[in-house]
Amino acid sequence: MPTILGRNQYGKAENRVVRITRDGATHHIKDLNVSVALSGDMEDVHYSGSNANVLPTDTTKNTVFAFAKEHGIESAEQFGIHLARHFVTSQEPIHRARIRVEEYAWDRIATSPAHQREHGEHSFVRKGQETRLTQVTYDGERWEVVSGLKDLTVLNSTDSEFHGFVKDRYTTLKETRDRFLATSVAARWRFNWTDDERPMPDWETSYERTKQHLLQAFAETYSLSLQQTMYRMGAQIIEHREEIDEVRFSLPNRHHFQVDLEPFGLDNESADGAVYFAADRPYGLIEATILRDGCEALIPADLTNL
Ligand SMILES: O=c1[nH]c(=O)c2[nH]c(=O)[nH]c2[nH]1
Repeated sequence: MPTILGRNQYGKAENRVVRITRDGATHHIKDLNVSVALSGDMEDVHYSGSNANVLPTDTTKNTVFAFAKEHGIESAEQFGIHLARHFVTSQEPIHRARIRVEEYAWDRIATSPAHQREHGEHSFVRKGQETRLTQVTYDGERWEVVSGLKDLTVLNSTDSEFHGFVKDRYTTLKETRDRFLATSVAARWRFNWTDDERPMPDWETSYERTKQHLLQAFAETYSLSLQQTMYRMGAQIIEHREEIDEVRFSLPNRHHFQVDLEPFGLDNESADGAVYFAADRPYGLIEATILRDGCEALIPADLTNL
């Protein structure tokens, strides 16, 4: 044979697994991206196509989700060690398992003490936060300042429902009274400061407060749709920041699906300790401009133009 098989490995990459533990109304989150790579006696599958030694990559994916449910996620290291040991010790042909884990860290969104008492704590903002943006235009007379942010990732692990929607022959989505609501916020807001005669807003304070209003509205809105939450985020900014007349949002609905672990004899129905699959695409994309009454919409509808 003129060729031989060199080093090889296989498995399911980037399993996006999220586990929520409920401590009363206070939720704790573990959010991992787990990649499995196995190697061992895999000559046959490459040379002849015999799958006799091949544990399907699909099974490695299921194992990641089932282990998250059954054993929990104490740390990325502990989870990786547990998985690697399982693959090597349970499958004779597999001699080596490499588990890579990326862990995404989340901070809690601070809500008011009253909201905390009534609703607990289940709102998070991803660490390693947003990119702040601005666009300044000047024609010698008038200024237009549009600022904003992108990649501000937020998540509510409850207090979100979605039901009562239109159903046609292609609708399969089930109504839900308790779901995750997660999005990566892209927003632009337009300042009403346009001429040098008027004092400029304090840009730094304005940014921090605007972001705070946006986060607080996300955390404190009991959501019946992402559209409703988005509107509240915009309205809270307009209501509290007199220097801003217009806010435009582009919000991907980052779907989290409760994984069906029934085939492995695991009950993943109850919300406590539930394991979710964080889907990356396709995603719902919810966009709108929220305006001060009587003002004109000037931010381009396509945010990527900015
Ligand atoms: O908040 C939502 N808004 C929608 O318009 C929608 N559509 C969908 O399938 N899920 C959701 N969720």
